[in-house]
Amino acid sequence: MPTRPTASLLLDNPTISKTLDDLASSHTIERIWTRDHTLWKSSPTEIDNRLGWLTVLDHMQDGLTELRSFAKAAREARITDVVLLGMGGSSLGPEVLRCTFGSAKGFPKLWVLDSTVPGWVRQVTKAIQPARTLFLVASKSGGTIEVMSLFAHFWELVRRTKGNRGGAQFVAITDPGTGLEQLARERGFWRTFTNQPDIGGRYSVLSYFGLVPAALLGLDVGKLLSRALTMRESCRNTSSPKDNPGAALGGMMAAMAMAGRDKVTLLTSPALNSFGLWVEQLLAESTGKEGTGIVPVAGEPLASPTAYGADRLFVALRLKGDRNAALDRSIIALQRAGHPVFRLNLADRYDLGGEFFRWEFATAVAGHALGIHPFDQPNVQESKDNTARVLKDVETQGRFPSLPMLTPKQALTQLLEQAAPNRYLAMLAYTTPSPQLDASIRALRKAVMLRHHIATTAGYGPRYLHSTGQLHKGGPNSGLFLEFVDGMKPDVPVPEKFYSFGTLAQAQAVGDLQSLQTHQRPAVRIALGPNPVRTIRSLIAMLTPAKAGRRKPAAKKRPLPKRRTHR
Ligand SMILES: O=P(O)(O)OC[C@H]1O[C@](O)(CO)[C@@H](O)[C@@H]1O
Repeated sequence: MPTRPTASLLLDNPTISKTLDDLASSHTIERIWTRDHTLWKSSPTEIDNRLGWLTVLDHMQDGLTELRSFAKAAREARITDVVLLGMGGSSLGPEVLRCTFGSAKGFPKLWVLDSTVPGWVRQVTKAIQPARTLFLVASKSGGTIEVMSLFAHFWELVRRTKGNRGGAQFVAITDPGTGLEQLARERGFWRTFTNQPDIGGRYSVLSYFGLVPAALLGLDVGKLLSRALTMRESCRNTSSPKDNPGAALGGMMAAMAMAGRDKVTLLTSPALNSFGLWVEQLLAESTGKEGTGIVPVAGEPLASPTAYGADRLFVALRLKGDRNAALDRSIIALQRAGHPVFRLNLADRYDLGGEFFRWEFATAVAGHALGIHPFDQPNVQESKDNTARVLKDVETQGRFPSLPMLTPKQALTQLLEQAAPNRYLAMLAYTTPSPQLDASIRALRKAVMLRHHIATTAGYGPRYLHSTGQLHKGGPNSGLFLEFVDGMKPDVPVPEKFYSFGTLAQAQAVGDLQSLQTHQRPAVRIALGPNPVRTIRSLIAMLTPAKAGRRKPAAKKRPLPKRRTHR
């Protein structure tokens, strides 16, 4: 069943109606489909070679048999695990598919590794059986430092493993003519999926970058594509932007952002929680530039309406049949309190295929309405250059640049003194995820929301550098940045490089901090110490009013029904 937007009164709001009318009079929808680059900028640079996502579905449909037989061959080769090495657009779509669907019975387990933090690299390395693992090296440019470092590590691991099949255990997904394509040839990779080159990373989930991992997970790729095709057809509707699901969402997000509600806050059914990871990159990297942009807020714990400021637009993705009680309660409470909530209903998980296309189209529309170029990422390079400079310093001087040493509490206090309406706090964690750490970060977000009424975001580094990093530096100057960095011990070497994974991750953290500070963005760094969870809990305690001395509430006669938390 196709995904349909819920008819929403929100679209009749005068601010949004006005933007939708403007979109109609500038023929935005028609001009996207005729690939008119002047819709965004007068120069076609990085626009006319970035619109392949409009047609890639057709090519992928033609390639369905090939994808299915590849997945079948992987099963026949008794592959138990697939490790995807990629960043940003090459990893976040697959991560959403992995989290949403998991592996079908009899299909390999998928690991998405998009980190240089040694603890994370070690975790995946230990979890797999190297001789029975397939490595997907995914990179559009074919030269991203994280991906190539991870490749070097796993190549060496396989080489040292008894019974390995060498290059036959590696598969590349890349653009034609890249260094990775050549490497795959030289090292005898099992195969290379050469992607259509006119698709930017964050628009590539419905190309080989998303669909090869989807096939390996055992998803019904044909079904995923058919939902996307249905949505694409709906996004061709030129009668009125209101009746075009992509244009309606894009126009609404842009109109609200221009009216001060620039924090697009995703509320999702539990099974769709990870979708926010992909939306974050799409919205942030596409719109966060020239001092403007939409700030995606994903994975924030649900809170009472008073915790939210007047800078929010809520978009709720509701999956039929999921555990929706908490989500539904929140939607009602937010609407009653006068917050704008736009609802999207998914009939089943395969409707995600449609959502991918809807949000891509919406982002292109929002880019036009905001007057920016949605297909470039002008500020991402800065952090990469800073990282390279820090690495060079480490190589020549043997040490990192010295940074102010504040205690965690001092750093957070200094940062939150600048909390004000319309600001957001971004937590950037260079560490290894764990359920406990995720829970403590969520709790810290909630404490900040309740105490300061500002939006909060959280991302793991270096993953976020290829996602929200562009917006942090190029978007509105409303972020407060809290970097958490772990000790990176024990470290893992990067074969044939002077730097280790730990050095690279540190250099990325330092490099991004410097970029943020160059852009006059308030940014502090906290050493997580030997017990990251405890460090974060100490920050939560600092923000939470002490309970000591309070009288115990009288015992209730009947226990309240258990509430499920959202994320
Ligand atoms: O697929 P690649 O070329 O390795 O790039 C990974 C990511 O890095 C960026 O180019 C910049 O962060 C993203 O747009 C992209 O998705």
